[in-house]
Amino acid sequence: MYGQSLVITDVRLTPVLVADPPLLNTQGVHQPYTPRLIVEVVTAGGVTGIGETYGDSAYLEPARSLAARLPGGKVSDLNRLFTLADEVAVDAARVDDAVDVGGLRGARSADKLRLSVVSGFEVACLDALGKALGLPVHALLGGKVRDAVEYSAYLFYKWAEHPADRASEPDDGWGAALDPAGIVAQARLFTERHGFRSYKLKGGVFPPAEEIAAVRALAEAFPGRPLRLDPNGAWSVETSLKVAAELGDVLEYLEDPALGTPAMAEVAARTSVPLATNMCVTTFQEIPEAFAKGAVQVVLSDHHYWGGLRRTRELAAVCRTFGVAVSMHSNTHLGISLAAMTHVAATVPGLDHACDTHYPWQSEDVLTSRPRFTDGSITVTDTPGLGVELDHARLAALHARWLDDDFRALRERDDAAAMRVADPRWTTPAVPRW
Ligand SMILES: O=C([O-])C(=O)C[C@H](O)[C@@H](O)C(=O)[O-]
Ligand SMILES: [Mg+2]
Repeated sequence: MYGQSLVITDVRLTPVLVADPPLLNTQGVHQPYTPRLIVEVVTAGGVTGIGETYGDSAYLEPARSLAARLPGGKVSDLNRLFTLADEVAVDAARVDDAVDVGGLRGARSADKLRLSVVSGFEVACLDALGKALGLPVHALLGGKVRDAVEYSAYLFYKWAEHPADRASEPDDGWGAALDPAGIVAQARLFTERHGFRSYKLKGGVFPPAEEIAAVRALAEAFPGRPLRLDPNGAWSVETSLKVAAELGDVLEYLEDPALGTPAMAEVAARTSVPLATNMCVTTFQEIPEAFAKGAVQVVLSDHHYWGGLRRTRELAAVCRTFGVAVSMHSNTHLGISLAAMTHVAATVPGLDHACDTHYPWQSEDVLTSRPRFTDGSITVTDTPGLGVELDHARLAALHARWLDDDFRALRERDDAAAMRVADPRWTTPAVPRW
């Protein structure tokens, strides 16, 4: 039998809590620490591959079942991995809500939860396989078509610090950003520190007139640079159209201005500003209606919830077929996922928009060395596997935080609950908010 050294002998799952700044969105504010799950897959040949995905309990439970099923198969048997994932039971209560993290990750279903879990395992298997064969992950996906992947600066309204009565890391070094001048100052910091050349503002936080003023201020400060605004579906169709009319001359695209495919289709029919989404098209099942209605011009893939790197390439092929562009969405993530995003993005032809990443907001990581942005881009490595290395001491420290009972409440990301610490009357706003 071929490839005995590729047989999986052990799978280790390590949930961690990672420091996160007080970034505002339409649901509330980021917690001081956010959960992530680190996956290690060990082979008979002594190679360990690493992956990363969401770490809330809803993901941890199926991840544990999947991990128990893997030993005995090979890291090259990725189709087996997906078959096993299909067998993993998902507690119906976990998907009852219909939406995830207040809706920021789109529809929620048992299948999507399984895909979000299996993606972390798929990346770990590809990392192990690449290391065993001496090939970079992009080569396992057919090879890179570019040598660097461009990312955009992900601007957030934010407080200078988390509420005083919460445990959090000391000063995140970014300061507050609560008005147009604060957003421009933040964008300048992003450019100074990482060389980013395009900017996305997370909106849906303040009334649209204030966010329009912030984007105008960015356009004046960075003439000609690609700009995006993403209120996570907080606006009505009419508000979306007003914003599109006011900012149409400077926007590269408007991201999820209104919630759901019918509303997005209505906006798209009445503006020439391209619409992007990581909310109304987050599964293959949602594609036919959205594409038939012309609701979106750019799909922002997230390899976590689309089911990994190979599924991301399948999504890109479907988008190409229908003349819809593809780029990448991001949630809070660590360097393992940044490496995975970079490998897959490097292999997708026609990926013309800079990808989203939260990574510059993360002061902590589980890697021995932090990936660096040059001119806003990450160079695509040819080192075998993902080309990044786990720092076991850092992993243990962030896991110890997860184990600490004082931090138990933070094991589930809940931006509305985090906001209630500062404003006890806060409830998740009804949509459309404006
Ligand atoms: O729509 C998006 O781009 C996101 O949902 C990305 C993140 O979840 C972001 O909104 C956040 O973390 O607050
Ligand atoms: Mg978005």
